[in-house]
Parts: sequence; C-alpha cells; structure tokens
Amino acid sequence: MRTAYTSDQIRAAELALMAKLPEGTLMGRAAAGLAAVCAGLLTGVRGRVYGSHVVLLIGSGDNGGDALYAGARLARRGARVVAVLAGSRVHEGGLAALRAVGGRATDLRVPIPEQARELILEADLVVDGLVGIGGSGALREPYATLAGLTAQASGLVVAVDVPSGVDASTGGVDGAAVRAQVTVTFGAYKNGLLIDPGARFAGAVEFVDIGLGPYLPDPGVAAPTGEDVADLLPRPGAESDKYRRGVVGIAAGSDRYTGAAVLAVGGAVRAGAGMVRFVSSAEPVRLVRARWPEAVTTIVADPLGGNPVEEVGRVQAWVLGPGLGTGAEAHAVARAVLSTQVPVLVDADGLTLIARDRGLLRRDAPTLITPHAGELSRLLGVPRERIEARRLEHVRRAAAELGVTVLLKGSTTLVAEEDRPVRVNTTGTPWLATGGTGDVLAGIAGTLLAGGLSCYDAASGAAYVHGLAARLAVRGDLAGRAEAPIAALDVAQALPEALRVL
Ligand SMILES: NC(=O)C1=CN([C@@H]2O[C@H](COP(=O)(O)OP(=O)(O)OC[C@H]3O[C@@H](n4cnc5c(N)ncnc54)[C@H](O)[C@@H]3O)[C@@H](O)[C@H]2O)[C@@H](O)CC1
Ligand SMILES: [K+]
Repeated sequence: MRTAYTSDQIRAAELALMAKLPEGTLMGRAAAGLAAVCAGLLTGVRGRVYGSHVVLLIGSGDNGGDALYAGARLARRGARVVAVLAGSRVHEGGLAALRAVGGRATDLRVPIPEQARELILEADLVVDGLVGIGGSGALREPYATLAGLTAQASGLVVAVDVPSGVDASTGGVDGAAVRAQVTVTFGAYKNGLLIDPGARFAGAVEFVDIGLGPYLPDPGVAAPTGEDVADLLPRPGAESDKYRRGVVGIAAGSDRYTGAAVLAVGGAVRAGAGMVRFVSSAEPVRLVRARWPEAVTTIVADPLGGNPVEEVGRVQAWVLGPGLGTGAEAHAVARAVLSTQVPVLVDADGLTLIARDRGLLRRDAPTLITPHAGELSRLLGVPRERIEARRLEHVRRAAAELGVTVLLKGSTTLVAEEDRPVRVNTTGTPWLATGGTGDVLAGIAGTLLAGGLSCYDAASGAAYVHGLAARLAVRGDLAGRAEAPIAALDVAQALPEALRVL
C-alpha cells in the first residue's frame, strides 16, 4: 500500500525526526536525492551532466533550499546552473553552496524580465523550488508567471517535493501550477501527488527516503498496489461451487436503455462471478441472453404489481441502476433491491433515484455507491466543478453524510468509507473516459461484493482491475505497444488477462 499524507502530517513527522539529527541533515538527504534524480534524467537525455543548462526556480522557503543545494551538486559535476531568485528571501546556506561551486544567481522579481523567460524556455532542466509543503492558496506573483512559463520549457521540468501551485494536502490547484515531468518527493507521498487535479501536474513521482517512516501517523490516503489487490481478490478453491463463489444479482436496463445492462452483466461474468442473475424488462433480458448466455435471467413485466425481485432466487450482492430508468417502475425495483439484507451497489440511474428519495438508503446491509462528479453533485447539492476541484474533501463528505461507501469515478478514482483512509486508484487511463465503462466497473465490483469482499475492498479492487483491463485493452498487451481507443466491452473482455497478470 502506498500511503500519503497532508502537509501538516509530514511537517510534524519531520520535526520529530529533525530533533534527533544534526541541523541540516534532512535537507542534505533531500538535496542529494533530488540531485541524483536530476543527474540521471540529464544523463538520459543528453548523455552527461557536464555542460548541461540547469535553471533553478527558487522561492523563499526550504523548498528553494533543497533546489539550491541540489543545484550545487549538479554544478560540481559541470552543469551550468542559474538560480532565479523569485522570493523576498532566499535560503542563504543553499545560495552560498551554489555560488561556492560557480553557480550563478539572478534576482528576478516582479516584473519578470524577458531573461527569465529565455532561461526557462532554453534550459535542459528546470528545477521547481518555488514552494513545497509550505505553499498555501493560489501562487502569488512572480511565482505564478514563472510556473506558467514552465509549460513552454523545451527541456525537462522537475518539481521539488510537490509541483508549486498544487495543494500538497488535497491535490487542489487554484490558478497557475508547475506542470512537471517528474516530481521528486521527500520522506513520504503527499496526498496531492496522487489525487487530481494535482496528480496530473506531478508527472512521474520519484520517492526519496529521508528516514521519516517511523514518525508518520496513520495515513489519510492510500493507493493499493497490484500485490495488495491480488491479496484481496477471492480465488476459487477445491471446495468452491458457483454459490460459494458468489451469486451477483443485477437489476439494470430498461426497454429504452439496454446497453448498460449488457455491459454490467459482462463486467460481472468476466470478473469471475459464480453466477449472475439478471432481472429486467423483456428487451434487455433478450439482449443479455444473446450476449451472455452464462447469466440466469428473470423478466419482470410489471414492477409495480408486487415485489419485482422476489422470483429472482438467492443472491449474495446486488448491482442496481445502470440503464434502469428513473420512473415509478424503476423506483419500485430500487426499493425492492435496497430492502434486501445483502450488500447493494448503486450506480447510474439508481443514484438519481436515491438523490430524489434518500429514504431508500435507510437499510442495515452495506451499501456502495459509484457516482461520477455529476451524480455526486446531485446527491450532495454541490456544484460539479467544486467536486472536481476538491475530490478528496467531497468523497469523504459523501461517505459521512450518506453513511455508505463511496467510489467517486474520475481520472483518479477515489473510494471513501468513514474512519478509513481514502483509497486512490492508480491504474486508470484517459481512454477509459468513454460511454459504458462505468457499467462494466459496476459489474466487477458487484462480483467482488458477492464474493464476500467488503464494500471498501470490492470498490478499490474493482477500480484497480478495471483500470488494468483498460490499459491492456488500449495496448493489446502490457508490452508498450501504441495505444488505441477502446470500447467498454473491450474492457470487460480484457478482464481475464488483467486478473492473470495481477
Ligand atoms: N521540514 C523539513 O524537515 C524538510 C523540508 N524540506 C523541504 O522544505 C519544504 C518546506 O519548506 P518551507 O516550510 O520553508 O515551505 P516552502 O518552501 O514550501 O514554502 C514556504 C514559502 O513559500 C511562500 N508561499 C507560500 N504559499 C505561497 C503562494 N501561494 N505563493 C507564493 N509564495 C507562497 C511562503 O511565504 C514561504 O516563504 C518541503 O516541501 C521540502 O522541499 C526538505 O528539505 C526535507 C526536510
Ligand atoms: K516545488
């Protein structure tokens, strides 16, 4: 499990560790790690460090100090290093170290002279040491202009600890931020490196151990690795039969919306359900039977005329909602499913129904909801843009207010349950942003719920496997071939391979 922390948590741990070490030790470790990564990158693109042009963007805090000491190390190896001093103060020790080995420093405060632009645009490497975990709010000038200029850099951009402009604790970005190819982070991951929009600015994250581990508190955010997910997933044993492996019920589709049902059932079948019981009106049932003969189907002609899921037979978990519709008949199906005593996953139209009738969520058995930001917006009464900008805050709030497990879809999928770290999924791909992939995800998570996983584990395991399957589908394999667009059914079809390589 890769764990991540807020700035305050990191700072407290650093204070505890620093108290036991000679002054400057931690910055020395950070700068050495940063310089090593930079040297490796320069060697990769230029063949050597000697003679390369390095520009350091230096703010007034210790983040700038790290960059200056690392710049000094690079200058010692023959790099031509220029520090752009953007703050009202500068880390004096770091600046002296850089000057001692022939590095230059240019004091470039507002307004940004043309020279700063040229330096940034032409450098082989730009090191962003403007602000780290001490940053708060939108970047002020001249930092904002400098951060914006990094987008035009022709060389590499490496962020120190966290890209300046990204809120390390939340991943929020208000205004300009440095867009890095690599972020070298010290001591522990910061939440903002894993959660969008911040994660998008961080690029590849390189971790430098400065000895903080024993001093870190319980994490607020955690990203499961493939190994973690493999450990979670149920594997059939000698004594397994289809009932023990888990029967998942799927109440989805309507005569108007049939595709979502086919995709959700596909996700469940391909994720390895012991059995899928599908209940819907006649047309979706016809299509599901044609595509997935493995599913056992029930047609409900009149959901208002009695309990619509009574005849379905025993299930260990339900998936409710994809393509279900939002009228009175769909409401009757939702009420019947949510009245059962087994875990229920609510997605898509099911979310519209519970947004209108919160009473549906009053139940004893576990509930997992899987909204995207728009659907969560309706559930919380918060504008979609605000949710997108503050995903961590809102997924936590939804779990607390609704008393359910919440999987918030998006470029980085988050899973929240009260009193647990928010789980972040790292396997997604932008190609997943296509219609129907959410239905497949619902089917996978439903299968894992039916297999006995908790909502929290089923949601994070499903997100991981779903993202991995999408990556496989995009490339044909994991061997780095070119990427191609995918359809939702491709993701379902790639699930067995994803489970094999996990
Ligand atoms: N504390 C420690 O033990 C260690 C800290 N390290 C480095 O120190 C950094 C933290 O240093 P600091 O606490 O000095 O803080 P930072 O250097 O991250 O930033 C603080 C400075 O930035 C300014 N600032 C804050 N928000 C701003 C904004 N929106 N626009 C413009 N300026 C803004 C503040 O006025 C202050 O001068 C870490 O990110 C890391 O890079 C490392 O050297 C490892 C050890
Ligand atoms: K930075």
